[in-house]
Amino acid sequence: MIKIGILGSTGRVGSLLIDDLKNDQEAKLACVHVLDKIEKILPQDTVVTNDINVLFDESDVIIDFSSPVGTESLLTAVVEGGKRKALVVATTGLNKHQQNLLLEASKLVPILYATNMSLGVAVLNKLVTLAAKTLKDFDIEIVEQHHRHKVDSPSGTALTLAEHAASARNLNLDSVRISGRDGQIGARTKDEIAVMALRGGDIVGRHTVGLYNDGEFLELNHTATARNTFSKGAIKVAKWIVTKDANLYSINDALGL
Ligand SMILES: NC(=O)C1=CN([C@@H]2O[C@H](COP(=O)(O)OP(=O)(O)OC[C@H]3O[C@@H](n4cnc5c(N)ncnc54)[C@H](OP(=O)(O)O)[C@@H]3O)[C@@H](O)[C@H]2O)C=CC1
Ligand SMILES: O=C(O)C1=N[C@H](C(=O)O)C[C@H](O)C1
Repeated sequence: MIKIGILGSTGRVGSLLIDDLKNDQEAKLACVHVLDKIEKILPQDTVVTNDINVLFDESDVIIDFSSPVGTESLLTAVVEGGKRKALVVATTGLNKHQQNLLLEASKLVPILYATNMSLGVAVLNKLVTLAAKTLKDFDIEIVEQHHRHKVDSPSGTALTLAEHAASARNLNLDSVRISGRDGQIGARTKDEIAVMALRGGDIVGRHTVGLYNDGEFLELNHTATARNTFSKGAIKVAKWIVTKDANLYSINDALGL
């Protein structure tokens, strides 16, 4: 049995990981990291800890749905603490320092980083590359919608989609991305890519990439209707990465896309 550890075990997705692992034939919940306390009933032999080192020691692979600071502590344990276990990092909103730490850690352990653990979004990224390349005169605009509790904006998925669109057109996303329009801002420029965020209610996750031209437009949409799409996706890729060598892997590597 593959021993899985969870960082962010009391969270919306972390709790679902615990449920999903209860019925898994190949992997079991070995350890949960909790900041304070956990209300959920756990399998009897699960180790509960607030020590990141114990999380590493008790797990073959760690799945992280926490916060950027949580992810940073995980990666620091690899880079500075000598910990050597496979990681599945799903946390979004990482800053430049945390992204660099991710790269550094991936030279030492296998890491799969994906801003979205669904198969549908993995395919959407490929469709966006194709559409952005082929429909080269079309304006690209991205809208994402999430529940009222989401703290980072725009979503990691929307940024990844925007990266695919920009790189398909040989553009640097940092130079062309805009995140709002208000006032006398002038007409749209050719290369700009807007990434807009809506927040409300219990929306699990909805991403629309629109490509607009005179006389026609194409909108590519993915909607997650259940949050366990992400927990199940993360468990699937955790089983895949546990035997791999140190490197930074994408979800496409794991899904063979
Ligand atoms: N890649 C993907 O497919 C998906 C990614 N996500 C991302 O995953 C992350 C978590 O999402 P969600 O479950 O909704 O968030 P929640 O806020 O519900 O859960 C966050 C969890 O992380 C814990 N946590 C927060 N800070 C730290 C820290 N410094 N160290 C250790 N643990 C910490 C929280 O503990 P406590 O409750 O005690 O504060 C909680 O258990 C977000 O970044 C989100 O964007 C979400 C869905 C899908
Ligand atoms: O916070 C969430 O809920 C989600 N976050 C991820 C993101 O930022 O893209 C993935 C998913 O859309 C849900």
